[in-house]
Amino acid sequence: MQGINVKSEIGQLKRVLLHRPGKELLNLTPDTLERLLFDDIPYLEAAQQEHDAFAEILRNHGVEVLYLEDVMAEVLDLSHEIKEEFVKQWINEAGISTGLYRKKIYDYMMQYQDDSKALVLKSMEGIVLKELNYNKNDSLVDIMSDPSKLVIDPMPNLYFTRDPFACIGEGVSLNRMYSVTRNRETIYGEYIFKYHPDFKDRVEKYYDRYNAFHIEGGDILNINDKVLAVGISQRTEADALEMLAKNIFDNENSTIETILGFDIPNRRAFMHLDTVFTQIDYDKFTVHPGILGPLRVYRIVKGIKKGEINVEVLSSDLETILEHSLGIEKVELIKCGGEDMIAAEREQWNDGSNTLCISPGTIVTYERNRKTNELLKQRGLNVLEIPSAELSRGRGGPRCMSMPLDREPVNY
Ligand SMILES: NC(=[NH2+])NCCC[C@H](N)C(=O)O
Repeated sequence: MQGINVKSEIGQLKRVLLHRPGKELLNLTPDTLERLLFDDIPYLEAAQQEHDAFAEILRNHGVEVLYLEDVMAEVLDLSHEIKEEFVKQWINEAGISTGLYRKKIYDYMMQYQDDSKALVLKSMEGIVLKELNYNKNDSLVDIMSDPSKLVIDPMPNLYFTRDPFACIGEGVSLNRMYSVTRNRETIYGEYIFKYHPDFKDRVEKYYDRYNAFHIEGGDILNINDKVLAVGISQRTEADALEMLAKNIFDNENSTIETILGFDIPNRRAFMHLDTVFTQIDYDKFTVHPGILGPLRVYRIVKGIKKGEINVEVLSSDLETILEHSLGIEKVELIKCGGEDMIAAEREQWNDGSNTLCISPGTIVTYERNRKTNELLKQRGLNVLEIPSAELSRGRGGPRCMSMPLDREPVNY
């Protein structure tokens, strides 16, 4: 089956989208780290090895691994017009406004026109002034510029494929992202859903990157075919969630009846719902103890008329809300770091509660979060650990680094 089919967080993962970290990481410098949302500069070769180990574990567990760069190259291979359209749009979205530079960059990119994958990778890497053919004598700007200035920024966060678009049932939320740097990443999703034969006309679009409010995939959790959980966070605005809810409820093909809005503190450490909360088994979740106090949950359902919603603040505790949503008697929340608050904060910072579930009870985690991994093993989970010294410098874990496209249905 092509298209998208994701109606839980835990059903056997069949197909997933990753991006292997590439040369975009080599264009990170201390001065650009903050703007580009990194906390340190990863050592590229080691990050790639770690990422390859991640992909290998997935393949060994029956998951088909697709890479964003390959899927996008297939789109560009469809026609020369699409390639031209993409390069022009990419230049615009990078903020290049002078005619001279648009032309130079266009010509520079088109040298890769016979190798679509190279073109895609270059678009991810960014461009430094000295790569371009420029003549210092005919431009004041050029004469004043440092040859190693970034003319087009890299997109170093692309290996977090969870965020630019998110699968919801058989549809997708093509996100408008919170930051300028990450918002550029959603161009790949736009082209894939518009042109790629495996997705085009098969996937409902519940949100669009041209909408005004921001929302990111790390905040979107498929609890089951009837319930969706969405974080209201640093990255996802309540307005965006309202719009998404209306679009989902008004769509005949969607089976979702309830959306739970999780209002989590607006902090970089928490960033997305999936940095503090993920489902790992039929009845088990990991949670960062730091959110349990301030968490507020809203229940959103369809209103009486089309385009209307009803919202209610829930007063029960998280376990009860989840038990009710899943229709099961007992839910277990496993705290990242256990009762040790220092371990909890340290391991949450390195994505201890950002687990990717590949089938009920089988999860991928970062090896470095020893305390949380130990607790998960004690609770009977099958924990597959991946090396993470370099990947974790981008502040995202196994869930952030993956976008499931297809999962087996789950039977409770
Ligand atoms: N789903 C996630 N938690 N993704 C983490 C993304 C990390 C990335 N550096 C950012 O700030 O956007």
